[in-house]
Amino acid sequence: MATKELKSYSREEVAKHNTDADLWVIIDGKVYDLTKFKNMHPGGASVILDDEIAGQDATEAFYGLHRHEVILKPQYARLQVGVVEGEQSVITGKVVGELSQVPYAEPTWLSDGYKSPYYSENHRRFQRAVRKFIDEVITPDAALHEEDGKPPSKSVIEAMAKLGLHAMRMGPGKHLKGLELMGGIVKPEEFDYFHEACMIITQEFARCGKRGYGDGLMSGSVIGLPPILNFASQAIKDKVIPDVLSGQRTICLAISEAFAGSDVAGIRTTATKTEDGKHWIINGTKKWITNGTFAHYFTVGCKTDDGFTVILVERGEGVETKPIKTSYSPTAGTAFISFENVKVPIENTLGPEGGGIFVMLSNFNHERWVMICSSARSQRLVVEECLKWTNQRKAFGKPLHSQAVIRNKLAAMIARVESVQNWLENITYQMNNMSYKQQAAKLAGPIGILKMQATRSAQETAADAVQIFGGRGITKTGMGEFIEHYHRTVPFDAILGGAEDVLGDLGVRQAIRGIPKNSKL
Ligand code: HEM
Repeated sequence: MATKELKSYSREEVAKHNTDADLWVIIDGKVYDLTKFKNMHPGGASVILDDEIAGQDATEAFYGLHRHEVILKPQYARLQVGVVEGEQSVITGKVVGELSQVPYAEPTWLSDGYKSPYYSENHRRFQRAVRKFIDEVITPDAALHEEDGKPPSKSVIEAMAKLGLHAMRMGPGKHLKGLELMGGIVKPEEFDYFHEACMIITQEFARCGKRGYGDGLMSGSVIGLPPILNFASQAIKDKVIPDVLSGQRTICLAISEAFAGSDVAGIRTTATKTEDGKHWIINGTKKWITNGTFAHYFTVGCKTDDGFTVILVERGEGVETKPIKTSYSPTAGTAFISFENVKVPIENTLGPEGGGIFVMLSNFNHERWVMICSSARSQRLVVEECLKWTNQRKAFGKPLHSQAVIRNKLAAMIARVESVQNWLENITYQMNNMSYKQQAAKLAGPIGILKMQATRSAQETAADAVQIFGGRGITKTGMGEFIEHYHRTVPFDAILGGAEDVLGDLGVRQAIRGIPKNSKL
């Protein structure tokens, strides 16, 4: 119902409707008739019948207990019967496609009045288009499927394909040639790492705050497709790449096993050649494979006579996938996979036989960097939630942030997220200006250490946020829903792409190798 069609009431008139049989309240300049609703109200009828609420302005009480989205739901919005004479509603909540005005809710480059050396006008136009698409198309689908556990809707995957989003998530490169990206906003040759994951695509995706869905949204292809792009024969490329980038089929990376995680040398899935040398026969199991339950293609790490080899397997006879229950939604399609005498043409070998480590290593930096981008943006969402909550929630008669201990936690959260984002932007700038070989030599270490730092920060921030939200930080619905979700799913970021200690160690070992021999104290 449009506000202009509604009747105006003075506050005195509203105050007369303060009984069990006739119960009105004012919330943000709007008048609601809660007479019938009070008996269905999840918080009970008595709280609304309270003398300070019935017939009164309940704005402060309402926002201390409900998210703004509640009042926007059609079934509740229709309880509005009028507006308060001469008053305007001022609370907007999240506006689709718009930037948040809450301090630190956006990275500096998107915050009013701040400058950045890294972003062009084209990045800004691109960001606006991506945000609008995500707010309008992805966020509602994310809320639905994080809950029901089904894979992201086909219509969403196809809408992403139309804008070239699946292709752009692979980073800059030849695979973008000839594509219209985001309706033509960016030309394939201009597309850089700032457009891609770091600041725009991945960070905008992370804002929807649904971790399982985020992974369900073909994140398996972000790690499973690069070995095809870089190491497959032309015939395989011609078949698989269009399938995946058009969103018609899904690929995932199948390396980790119950027997071995980071230690790829310890894996037990075997690939042996048939006598005529024309096929591989694959046997073994894989575990924790993102998108595995619904994938059509599997980029599989196998033990072969020459060592470790990566092979493309298509779903078919002998391939079985089963869902694994994890702490996030089944929408991610996390799978246990078994391969039983799966026959695959030898042409499906990706890279040299026995050269699988090189195939895997070639994508590690990009994969970890994408994860840092996502983690940094999710932490920022937590900062925004905490700033809003401490501003609208009263304790001991004052907003929560009037307590120094709360402000101290907020300061630590802000410092952590800004540090991660700033190092990340620096690394992204280096990536844009280094050849692939230079990136491998110079950035594997910093990316490893930054990923360690990002996910440690994330876990500290998640724990602080739960303290700030109290019971609501462990409740799946209501005010703390994002905090509960984040706190429950944050360990994923700390494990995927390499455990924190392993990555930190990798960075330091790379640094130690770089210390000049003549450098002494
Ligand atoms: C249009 C008016 C209102 C609507 C549509 C509404 C709706 C809801 C809903 C859907 C919930 C479930 C929690 C959530 O999902 O956020 C809830 C909880 C609650 N509501 Fe309301 N409510 C309204 C007004 C009020 C008012 C005026 C009060 C006054 C104090 C109130 C007090 C509560 C309380 C105490 C809870 C339980 C909160 C919790 O468990 O954390 N509600 N309400």
